Amino acid sequence: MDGTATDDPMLAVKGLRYEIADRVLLDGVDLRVSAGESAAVVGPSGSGKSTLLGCVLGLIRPSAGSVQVAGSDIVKMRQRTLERHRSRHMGVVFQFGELLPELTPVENVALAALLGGTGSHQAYQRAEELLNELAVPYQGVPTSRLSGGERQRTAVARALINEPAVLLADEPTGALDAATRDSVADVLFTVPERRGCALVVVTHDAEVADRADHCWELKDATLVQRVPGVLS
Ligand SMILES: Nc1ncnc2c1ncn2[C@@H]1O[C@H](COP(=O)(O)OP(=O)(O)OP(=O)(O)O)[C@@H](O)[C@H]1O
Repeated sequence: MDGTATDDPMLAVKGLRYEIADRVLLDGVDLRVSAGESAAVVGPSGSGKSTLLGCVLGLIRPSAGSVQVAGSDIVKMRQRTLERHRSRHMGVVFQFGELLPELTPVENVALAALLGGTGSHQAYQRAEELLNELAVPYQGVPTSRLSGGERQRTAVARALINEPAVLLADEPTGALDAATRDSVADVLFTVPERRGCALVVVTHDAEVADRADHCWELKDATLVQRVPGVLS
């Protein structure tokens, strides 16, 4: 892929509704992110940002609406099909990396490829290439010995190894200091252009949100487009 933004909606969320405990968290949420494009989702704590990501990942089933990922609606999928679609087309980075601390970075990254059905030699080779590209040193030591920024770059490598159409990140820089946050954000926001995927970042950090092509605020259960630089 040449990484240029196109009109292909790698991710197309339409009319999403989700309620829990008598509270409507998502009500008619629409979100389209094309190949090569990034979107940030901001909003107050408890507004439903992680719930929205959970719906996009197919971990939470909405009560209405559709979530098209790489052309297929995951809401209608049976569990096994959904799991296969998720591992083939989606990558995810969480706030604390969620890596296996006793495994090396190479093993953590290769594992995602092995679970996706890639052969061992190719999985390890690809893991090393990605980690080199994302400047993760010490690839042969337990991941627990890496710095916070190195761990998050390892988490990005793991999310990318199966060449996802959609990369999701939930507070990927929330546990990092400002300098490390910037280096992880540098890596993250070059991904759509380089790899032609769609990136969605949920964040509380205005500086991170402002780097996205489009920024949305989750407010009163809907997404409202936000002007850059005015995060309240
Ligand atoms: N199983 C549940 N039962 C009741 N309420 C729930 C349940 N799961 C989530 N909630 C509520 O839904 C709301 C939205 O949660 P969510 O984690 O999506 O918000 P968020 O915007 O990601 O918050 P934060 O920025 O703090 O991570 C919260 O008020 C949460 O307490």
